[in-house]
Amino acid sequence: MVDIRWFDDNASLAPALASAVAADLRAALQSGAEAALAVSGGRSPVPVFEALREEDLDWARVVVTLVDERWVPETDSASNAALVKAHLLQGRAAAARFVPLYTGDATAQDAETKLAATFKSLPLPFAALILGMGDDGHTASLFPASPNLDAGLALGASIADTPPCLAQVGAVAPTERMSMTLPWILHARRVYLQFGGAKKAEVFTAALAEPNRQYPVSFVLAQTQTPVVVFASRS
Ligand SMILES: O=C(O)[C@H](O)[C@@H](O)[C@H](O)[C@H](O)COP(=O)(O)O
Repeated sequence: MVDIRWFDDNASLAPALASAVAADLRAALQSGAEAALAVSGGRSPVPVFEALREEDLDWARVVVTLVDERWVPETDSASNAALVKAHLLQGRAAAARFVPLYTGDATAQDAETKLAATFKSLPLPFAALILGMGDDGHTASLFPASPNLDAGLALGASIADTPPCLAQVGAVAPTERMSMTLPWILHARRVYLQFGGAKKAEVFTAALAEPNRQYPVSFVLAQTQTPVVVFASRS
């Protein structure tokens, strides 16, 4: 079941999404020693990060990681780790523990096994996980044209038998990417999908209609295992 919440613009959407994620983190911290949060990169999350970091919660017990990463060091302007450190892990939220995806290995593929071990040490399931969406219906770094999209979307195997992160290589994006796989994206108490703009609203409507490899985000919307809350604006 997908809960869809429309907002006039990203400026009004961002604090509402930040508040919802903070409530999930507080709830997880009430029942566990730590809470895990996974976030996406891109432009849309920045105001959400800047609102979330002001939330009064026990950030020292929060572990933040990424849903996907461009395979570049943090010194590169494309780095999602750098984006999260610049906009989320500031102020109160600076106390959180950050788990990057970029390992320094030559290729994302070389890092898959290492990340599998890293992810198994996270306080799972994720208290919350924030996805974005591209105009092409990609989410995380699961792109329609990715040569190993099927591996990234494959459900059915147990979470223990599914790699948490797979390299998304080939001409799918300007930079080689590492992406969480769908089973691990859904290994969360709640998944949030955030997007804005008329084009994305149109793609979202098509993706909501049926699961379709043309729109990888459709597989997040079609599943019934994990609650999905959509924070959307048409502008
Ligand atoms: O690394 C990334 O870029 C993101 O994880 C990616 O999946 C993003 O969520 C969408 O491309 C939307 O990006 P915008 O918010 O910039 O439109």
